[in-house]
Amino acid sequence: MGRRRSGPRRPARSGPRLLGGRHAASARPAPPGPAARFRRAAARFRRPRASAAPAPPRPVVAPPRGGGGARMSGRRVDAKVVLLGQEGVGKSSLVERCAHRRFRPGPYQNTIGAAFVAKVMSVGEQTVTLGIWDTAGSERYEAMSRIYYRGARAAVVCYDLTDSSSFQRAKFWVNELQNCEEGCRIYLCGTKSDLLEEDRRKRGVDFHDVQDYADEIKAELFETSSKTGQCVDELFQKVAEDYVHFTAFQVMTEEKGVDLGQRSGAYFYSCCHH
Ligand SMILES: Nc1nc2c(ncn2[C@@H]2O[C@H](COP(=O)(O)OP(=O)(O)OP(=O)(O)O)[C@@H](O)[C@H]2O)c(=O)[nH]1
Repeated sequence: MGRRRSGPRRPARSGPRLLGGRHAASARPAPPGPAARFRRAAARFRRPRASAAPAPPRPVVAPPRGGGGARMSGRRVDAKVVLLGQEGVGKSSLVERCAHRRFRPGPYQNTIGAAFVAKVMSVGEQTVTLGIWDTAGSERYEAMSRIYYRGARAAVVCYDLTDSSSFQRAKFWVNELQNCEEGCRIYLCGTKSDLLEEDRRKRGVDFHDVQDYADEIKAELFETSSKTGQCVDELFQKVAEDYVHFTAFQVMTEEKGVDLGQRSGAYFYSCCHH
């Protein structure tokens, strides 16, 4: 679409403009010579300049650069949180429940790229804004999801409690985070717990197996339902609290002059680093 000019329009001319004054005769343009005619013709076949070309479609949201203290969607974000997991496990529903306190049972729609929500949380006297990135679970977008977990302070790795294959996929994301994003705290989240309330036999992932795994990787474990809201607030509250507590602890130890290089758990320190 062409750009509209702002400001008042000139009145339409009623007839040919008459040049007046002393130089009227000399101001009339001379008929174009062969060189000018060639330039004019060539201009018609010139490619449009880059700036004149139509802008490419925008991604759903621009990937963030930093993990915390960055501005995203016009809001200052303290901690970047990323949701990862197989498609259909309920990541978007979790964000919807957390941010808007609702559940949309309608037809399932894949996330394309990623979606962003800023959630303001209270931790004691403090306010923390979590910048939550909901990634696409489809393996097609795997490379893109990697962009979104960069610099994250926390990752909520989701699996569907009724689907054991989704837990294998969750393990894949945990490995990725452990290898590439040392400073990211991991929260395992078994989703759709309401389906187990309906029928216990639907459970496809054993709670104790996951608990052992969570202990092994030093992760927190939650079983949530976006449909009923079970444990969703608790999950994000824990993310915010950990962010505040570990950041505060780091500030305290830095003030005391502790050599961070001597700590045994690199995971812990980089997690708190701004
Ligand atoms: N019963 C029940 N269904 C859920 C729950 N959470 C999500 N669902 C359903 O599971 C389907 C997938 O949910 P989404 O939130 O779109 O899943 P997703 O992980 O974001 O999927 P991708 O965007 O493809 O990665 C939808 O039909 C949801 O209604 C839940 O807690 N309980």
